[in-house]
Amino acid sequence: METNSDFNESSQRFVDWFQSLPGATFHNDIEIRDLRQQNAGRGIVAKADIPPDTVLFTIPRNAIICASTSALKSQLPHLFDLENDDAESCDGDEASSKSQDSWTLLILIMIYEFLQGPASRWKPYLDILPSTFDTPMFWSDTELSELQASALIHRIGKDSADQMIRSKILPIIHDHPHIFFPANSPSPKLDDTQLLALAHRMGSTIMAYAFDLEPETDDSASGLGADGEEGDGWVEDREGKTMLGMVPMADMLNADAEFNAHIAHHEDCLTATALRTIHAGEEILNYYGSLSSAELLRRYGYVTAKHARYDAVELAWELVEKRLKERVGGGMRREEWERVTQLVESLSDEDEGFEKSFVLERSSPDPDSTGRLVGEAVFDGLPDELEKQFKTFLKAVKNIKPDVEVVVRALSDRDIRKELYLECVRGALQDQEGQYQTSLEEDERLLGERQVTGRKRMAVWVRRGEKQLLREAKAWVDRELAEVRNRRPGGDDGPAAKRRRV
Ligand SMILES: C[S@@+](CC[C@H](N)C(=O)[O-])C[C@H]1O[C@@H](n2cnc3c(N)ncnc32)[C@H](O)[C@@H]1O
Repeated sequence: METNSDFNESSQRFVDWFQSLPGATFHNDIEIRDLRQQNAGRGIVAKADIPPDTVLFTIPRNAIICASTSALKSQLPHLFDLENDDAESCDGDEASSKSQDSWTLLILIMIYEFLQGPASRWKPYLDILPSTFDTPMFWSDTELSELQASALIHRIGKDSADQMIRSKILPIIHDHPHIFFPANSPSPKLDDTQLLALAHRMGSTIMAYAFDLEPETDDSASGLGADGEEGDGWVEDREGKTMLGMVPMADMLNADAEFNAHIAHHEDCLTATALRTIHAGEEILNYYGSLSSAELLRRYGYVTAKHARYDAVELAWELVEKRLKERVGGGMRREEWERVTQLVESLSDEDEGFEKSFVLERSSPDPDSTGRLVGEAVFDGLPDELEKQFKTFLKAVKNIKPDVEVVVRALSDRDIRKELYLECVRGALQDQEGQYQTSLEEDERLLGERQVTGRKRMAVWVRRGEKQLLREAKAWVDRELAEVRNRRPGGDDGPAAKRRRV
């Protein structure tokens, strides 16, 4: 770890450089602080009370590192070929190319600027960007195993990132050594292993620091978070169509689900504005969006208590199917079940298709206009598509074997079907929870132990949040089951129905 004085000196060099940029502003009552004790790197903190709507800092657009500001564009214009592409540049012009996308171009630009050393006009900024990350892309197998059954493990995307770097980044550098390693280059020529590591470093920096330079939509976070909603690794960003840029100072803000600042995009600059009074000593926080703990960890390498309200968990369809098969009993042969599966796949909605898993999450009100969290996040229902797929599955069973009683009854009566559906989902939720090696209670105990720290703590936090959500979903299913059993005339098999007769 850098010494405190080195760390603070590089922060100061960065602030001095930033303030020297024409058009840049940096409010007197804020400062960059060393928040490494809280595992939060650098952050920006208020030195005095700051009233709402105060402009905290201004970043001129030409200070952004992107396709239209880096010298790489004039060196390799064909890479930034404008034809047949609708990506936008930092100031709204068209840019980019067929073979590259906004991710790969920005990775190439960042590698190029980094290798220029002092010749890059962004040197003081590049010096404070991270060289190591806590995102799961960099975790060992042992560390990853702490995520247990979390679906996050399948969304890390290390292999696809490697493949993208080998096919789109390394060949460009190999073809143009005089550009990436000019004669007067301060950097020794790097071999493929070193270049791969450098490209990973830049890819991960972009994932956690870059801004989407498209005009904002109402529900967008403050622009940071260069990744599609349902991202997988950092290879694709909405099919590479948006223009990404590294925005010095805007990316020195840390973030949380409850925040107090907003980055606005204007024609010639970006500004950070206070959303409410920010008191002296308070950290200035941006917003990365309503991300679950797992997504926050995947993209940014940290978790916070406030983001847990947005936690999500995947329920595997095969677990629901397994419970239904148990209810049908031994009346159907294996080949008949295989035909059911084929039929379900063909019957499933053409647009939505057959889903292998369903995401469960709470309903949560949006933060208010001052960045405060309002109201509670509550689990209030299963995805409609899950029930739809269940019904499609029942129809397929009936089609292959018309006389399976439990299925015939379920298809002829809505409440009987609902009850069967809820019972199967309840069992599946239990099985899903059983796929994690530790219990919710053990995880809670682990989180209470001070020696559980760093990556392990974040993994335990993610898996605990998923189990908690599975429990809330189960409690909701129990309530629904009681209701449906109460409603059924002569319903005699549920605890609620029994209670009613007493
Ligand atoms: C855009 S940067 C913010 C500046 C960063 N702290 C730095 O020192 O360069 C995003 C990174 O900051 C860290 N970060 C942001 N918000 C945080 C928070 N609330 N708690 C801990 N770390 C945070 C994470 O490492 C994240 O990947």
